[in-house]
Amino acid sequence: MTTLGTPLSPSATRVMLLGSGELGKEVLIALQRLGVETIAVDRYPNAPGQQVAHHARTITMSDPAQLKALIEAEKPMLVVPEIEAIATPMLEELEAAGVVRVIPTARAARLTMDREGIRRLAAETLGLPTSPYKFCDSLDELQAAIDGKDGPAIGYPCVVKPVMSSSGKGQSKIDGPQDVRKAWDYAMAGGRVSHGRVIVEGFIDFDYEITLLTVRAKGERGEVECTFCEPIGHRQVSGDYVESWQPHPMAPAALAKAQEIARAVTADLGGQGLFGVELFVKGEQVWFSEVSPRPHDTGMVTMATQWQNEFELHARAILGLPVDTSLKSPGASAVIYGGVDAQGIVFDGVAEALRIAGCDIRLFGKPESFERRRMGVALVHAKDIDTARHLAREAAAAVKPRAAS
Ligand SMILES: Nc1ncnc2c1ncn2[C@@H]1O[C@H](COP(=O)(O)OP(=O)(O)OP(=O)(O)O)[C@@H](O)[C@H]1O
Ligand SMILES: NCC(=O)N[C@@H]1O[C@H](COP(=O)([O-])[O-])[C@@H](O)[C@H]1O
Ligand SMILES: [Mg+2]
Repeated sequence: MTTLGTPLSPSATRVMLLGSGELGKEVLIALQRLGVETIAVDRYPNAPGQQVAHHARTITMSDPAQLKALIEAEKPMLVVPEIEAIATPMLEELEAAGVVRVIPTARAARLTMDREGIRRLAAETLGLPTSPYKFCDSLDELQAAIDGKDGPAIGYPCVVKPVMSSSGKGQSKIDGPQDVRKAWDYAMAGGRVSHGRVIVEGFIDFDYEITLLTVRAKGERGEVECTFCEPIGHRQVSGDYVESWQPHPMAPAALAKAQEIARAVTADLGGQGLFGVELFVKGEQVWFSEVSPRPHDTGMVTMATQWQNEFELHARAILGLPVDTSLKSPGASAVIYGGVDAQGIVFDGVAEALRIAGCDIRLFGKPESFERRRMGVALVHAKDIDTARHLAREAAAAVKPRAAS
């Protein structure tokens, strides 16, 4: 039985988010609605989630000593990782010592924080289909992996990514020998945590890609059950999501394989919570790409499409509450980028966007804008995904960020 307390009182149920960007902000709002006392942690002050939480803390989350000191001082009941730049071995230590429970588990947080952990688990331990891959620590090793000097060749085209990165940071496609050095240099400059290691993956020529939101939550008899949301289709540019829609139509055989893969990987990671399982699909073939053991950026569309969005599902699942993953309406999301490098920017055109039928807007409140930083998202529900995608793109384009004068 889950008992929830009163925030800011001795009975409070205290939850700490490690990372408080746009995704954490919505998890925090969902937790606030259940009367949970929240602590929002991030690497910079006034991060989106810090603006809606009871408490805001700013530390370097990749520094084990700082992380330990904060968790020991705050004593949260749950620690919820939100970003790929956390000293997860320290979380494992604290969990093993019984200091705190990590969502979904400290091991899952560690394995998914680093592309090597999750890829080896999926491909080598669980035997799931993935792109061919190799890990490299130098430009020479990268070239050797592509050429097959030491095992099967990855070949061209291929994709290079820092082992610790997300949202496409440091990621690039290599089409031929002329791109190899550039891709290596870009990866070295682009990871979330500096780390001289990359993964090189063979390029999968998929028909489409999906995120399968998978929830592990307690059922009526107290055992953890696995439930799926409708597949989310998305389009990525330079490794970063620009639009998503739900439900993405799939051949029944492909959907069954996708669910089987998602069930296997989330069962191994264990614990309770929502996972974003990323899959590539070609005909009836399905490849596992990666998994976030937390809400997924492409899943922001669920704020327009589901009775319980992915953030509410995560909040409920981690607290041991029941979940409902059913769809309310087809819909789509489209990203609003900063467009400018400036602090404290302003947004014109919000009214125009909101005049579009079925449209809603989220502005994340990030204190600083960069040209390609995600600053907001347009959400649309409509009678079908084509209409929703069209209107979401229109709404996102109507919102015009600019430097404050
Ligand atoms: N091996 C591959 N073959 C084809 N496309 C790929 C491959 N790897 C990545 N991509 C493309 O790049 C996108 C981003 O890759 P990936 O999810 O690994 O990066 P990421 O930085 O973890 O992004 P995010 O944090 O947004 O999930 C994928 O969604 C896909 O569109
Ligand atoms: N694909 C992962 C993802 O979307 N993560 C989301 O982006 C934030 C960082 O944004 P920032 O880089 O603009 O600070 C993270 O805190 C998380 O909410
Ligand atoms: Mg991804």
